[in-house]
Amino acid sequence: MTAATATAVPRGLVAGLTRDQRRLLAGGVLLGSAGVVSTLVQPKLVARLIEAAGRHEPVAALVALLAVLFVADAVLSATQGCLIGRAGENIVREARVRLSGRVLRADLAYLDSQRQGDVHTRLVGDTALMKIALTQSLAQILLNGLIVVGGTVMMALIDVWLLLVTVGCLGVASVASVGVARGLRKAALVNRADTGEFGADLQRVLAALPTVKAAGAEGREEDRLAALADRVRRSGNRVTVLNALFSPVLNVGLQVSLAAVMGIGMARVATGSLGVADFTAFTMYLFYLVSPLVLVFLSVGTYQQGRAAVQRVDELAGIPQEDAPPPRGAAAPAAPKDGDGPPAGGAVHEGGHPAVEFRDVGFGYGDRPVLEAVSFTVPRRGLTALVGVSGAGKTTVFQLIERFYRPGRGSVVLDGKDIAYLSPAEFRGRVGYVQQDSAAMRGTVRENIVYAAPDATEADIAEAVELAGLGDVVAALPDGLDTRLGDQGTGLSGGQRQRLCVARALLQKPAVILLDEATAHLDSEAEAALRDSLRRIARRCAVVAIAHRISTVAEADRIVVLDGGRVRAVGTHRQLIREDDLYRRLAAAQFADGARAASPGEDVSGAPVALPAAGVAG
Ligand SMILES: Nc1ncnc2c1ncn2[C@@H]1O[C@H](COP(=O)(O)OP(=O)(O)OP(=O)(O)O)[C@@H](O)[C@H]1O
Repeated sequence: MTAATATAVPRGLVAGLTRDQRRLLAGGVLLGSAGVVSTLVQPKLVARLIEAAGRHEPVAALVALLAVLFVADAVLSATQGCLIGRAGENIVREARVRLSGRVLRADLAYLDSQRQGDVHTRLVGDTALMKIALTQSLAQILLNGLIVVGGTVMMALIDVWLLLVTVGCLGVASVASVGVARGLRKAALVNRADTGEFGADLQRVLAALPTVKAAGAEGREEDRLAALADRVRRSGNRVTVLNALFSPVLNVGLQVSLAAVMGIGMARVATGSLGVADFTAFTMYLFYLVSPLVLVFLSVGTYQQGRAAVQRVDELAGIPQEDAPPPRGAAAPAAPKDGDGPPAGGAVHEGGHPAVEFRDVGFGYGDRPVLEAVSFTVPRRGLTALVGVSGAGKTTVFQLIERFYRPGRGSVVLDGKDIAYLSPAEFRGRVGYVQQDSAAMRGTVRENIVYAAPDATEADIAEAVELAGLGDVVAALPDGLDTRLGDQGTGLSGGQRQRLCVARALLQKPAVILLDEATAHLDSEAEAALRDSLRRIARRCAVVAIAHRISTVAEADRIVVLDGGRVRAVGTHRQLIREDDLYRRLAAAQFADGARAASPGEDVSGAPVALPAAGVAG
């Protein structure tokens, strides 16, 4: 994800979410500050206690006050931790919900260019890091910084010379620690990137596990993952070493400071220039100071890492959305051309508009043109087929109808409306899409079928199941519609999964159904059954089918032949067999593939032999 793309869209999701939690954060900081005051008062009270004891005065009240301060300190610290922690959880929850929503509504063309693993890391890992940076680290820096500053002031009030000795010793150690902390931050970033690489590669392998096994590539993949795991270990080791060095470096500083303070301090106590009580208080401040000092340095490191995470989260929040308004300078919605002549194939558009119309559409993935000047219409009823050699652009046509991508030129018009100017909700509900790689999901058969129409009635579900030719399959499943399927619908055959997706699309009661190779995995008998169903479905709505099987195509009311991203011919099977070379060749190849026996009584030479009547009134 580049910074350039992120600047083109709203920024600052994280800052906004942090502002929303300002009450909890301010409450936490306030309580924490009260805790700091209580901490800083303690050594002074101890000094008073020593003085009072030396003068044989009663000390019970002072001891009680000290005890109250200790408890108050603990309670305040715990409460501020809870408040800050809660604010952090709220921020991360909101960030994840909003990012999930933006990723789900993201522009597919843009998302295609992103690594899925990276999007996942930003949504899961970076949001967690960001939470720590924005809440715990900042609070630690602030509160521990207050203790360090306050403690230093108190020490200065007791004895400036002793403070200078302390600062000298601790200063050297601090500078060394800062160096270690910097190295630690860099090493941690490298380690994070390495871990991300390992995760992304693991995700890639898991998604293609059957292919890996079929190719006997387990060993190679294992070696590749092992090499990545080695990289993680190397950078992890560096983090461990620097981490292990960090505290000892400061500890050496503390020990040297203590030794110096003890030596000089005791000498001054012996000469009477420093009281025992003050000396004890000073030593206490020194002890109180070290741990906050370490925490400030550590928190600065974590905060720096977290800032990188905040930036990555903000970039993901800026991912372009598909329902963004059309780009500036885009043509205004084109008025439907009522004057359009009757569409090829003799279909009639009830209500005046075709179900789908491509007007001079040009499109490419990136700079590579795929469709050029494509124009055709799909009537409101009947079966329209898209044929062409592999790579001709058939699936791309469907993806433009779903507006997964936007055409670079021309317009895609649904029921008279240019979909560029509609919201996804306005047109997606009217289009049912059965993809080439059937998109079944983990869950029950029922959940899969009602996915696009969650409120469907049992009667509707039963009808869709029957129409899709899935009735016998469901009846044979152990728990019928409630049978659970695995990832990508494992538990059903390829053909059954395709019919499941057909049932899902039907249940949506769409105006247009797009079927991409819906019969590819079916045997001749199942294909014939689905063809019958399609005929019935095509009486209610527009069915557009991409099919390599001539048997499916032959009965279509119109066939659009695509060649190299252009519409080469439009007509019925009989017309095209007579008039179009490419179609004739495609049909001949089909027959040569052994479909001859299953073909619907068609002589490839062009003489139709009792072709079944089209199942639609076009
Ligand atoms: N997401 C994508 N990014 C880049 N190029 C793509 C993408 N999807 C498809 N293409 C390219 O666009 C061209 C048309 O692809 P498309 O899937 O539309 O063809 P098709 O006619 O449906 O092919 P098939 O019959 O093999 O499914 C092909 O050359 C393909 O490589």
